[in-house]
Amino acid sequence: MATTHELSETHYFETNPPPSTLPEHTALANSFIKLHHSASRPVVLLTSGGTTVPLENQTVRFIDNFSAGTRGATSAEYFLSQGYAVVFLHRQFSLLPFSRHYSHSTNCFLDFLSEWGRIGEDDEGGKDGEQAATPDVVVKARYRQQMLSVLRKYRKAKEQNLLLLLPFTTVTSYLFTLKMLACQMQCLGNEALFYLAAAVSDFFVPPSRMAEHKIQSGDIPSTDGDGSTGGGKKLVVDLDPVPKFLKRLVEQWAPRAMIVSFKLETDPSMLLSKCRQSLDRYSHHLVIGNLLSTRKREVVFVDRKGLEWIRTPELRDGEEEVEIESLIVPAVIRKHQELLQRQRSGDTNR
Ligand SMILES: CC(C)(COP(=O)(O)O)[C@@H](O)C(=O)NCCC(=O)N[C@@H](CSSC[C@H](N)C(=O)O)C(=O)O
Repeated sequence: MATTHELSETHYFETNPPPSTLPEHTALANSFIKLHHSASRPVVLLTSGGTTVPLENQTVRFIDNFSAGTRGATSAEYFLSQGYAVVFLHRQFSLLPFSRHYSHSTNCFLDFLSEWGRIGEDDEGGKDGEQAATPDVVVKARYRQQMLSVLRKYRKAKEQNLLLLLPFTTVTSYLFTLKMLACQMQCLGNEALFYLAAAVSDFFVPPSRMAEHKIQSGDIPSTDGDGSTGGGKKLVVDLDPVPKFLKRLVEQWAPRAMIVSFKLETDPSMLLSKCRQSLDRYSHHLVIGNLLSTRKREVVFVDRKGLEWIRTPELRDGEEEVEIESLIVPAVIRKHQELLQRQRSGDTNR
């Protein structure tokens, strides 16, 4: 007998249309996962960015979840550097591994380039004694080492097909694709790792209540629900809860994988209890808690053994900022390797 939760979860997938990208993404994921399974390479499904909740079918307005994609894009680079293949399920147009270093808003790419004319005009120019036949574009000398390092890692990931980029936009496209990927990854058994950093909507507008066209500001339905059009400028949005998919992920979609979820809070007094509540509710392996205001400096690991804070070191003058993901990812990988070791020695506990 299906529980209410399963009905709502099953009902959700039956009543919401799958994304048009699903067939293509399924084929891409299938060959990517087969490639790395045959190479006995661990694969991490890394989700990143915020999901949207459209208010109209022909979407003009939507509710978005906060996430720039920094956590996901940065973590992906560190998983790649540790030998994992990465399925990067990300919000379309959010930050991506490698290119995140030169995004439109920070480190504008063009600031790193100079136009090389005659020698001596620009100390960033080419070799001494040469003169450009025509002005050329060169990377300014002071940026070359850093960019070269990023370029080499980017090229290695591409040439060895270690990074699969799959975009989503809405919460529905995210959930359909997550479910597909989890089922595809079952062949990997416990070599699969789920690192759920995406900011997933908790509420959505069911198709039965979704407007087809742009909601007009003049004819917002009146709040007394009699269907007449009110003259007011209010917009009353009636949302349903998104099914708690994590339980289905743990119990059915990916029963042998290691599953790590992130918990985002803004109130420090709630963080630890919410992390423990999530762990108790879903019985997965690890919850990484973080506060919106300090997410780049500290996170807390909460698992069955207890809790452990991970913090970036205090900066001294002139020191480079430490990316907290350079501490998070190795710690998650250590836990994944410990779990694999335990399972190889016959311990079936999560
Ligand atoms: C989004 C950030 C804070 C990263 O920020 P950027 O670097 O700017 O991208 C990430 O670290 C994070 O907490 N991600 C998880 C946020 C989230 O929505 N977590 C859910 C749990 S997973 S969503 C699953 C669903 N709600 C359920 O309970 O089944 C929550 O807190 O509730």
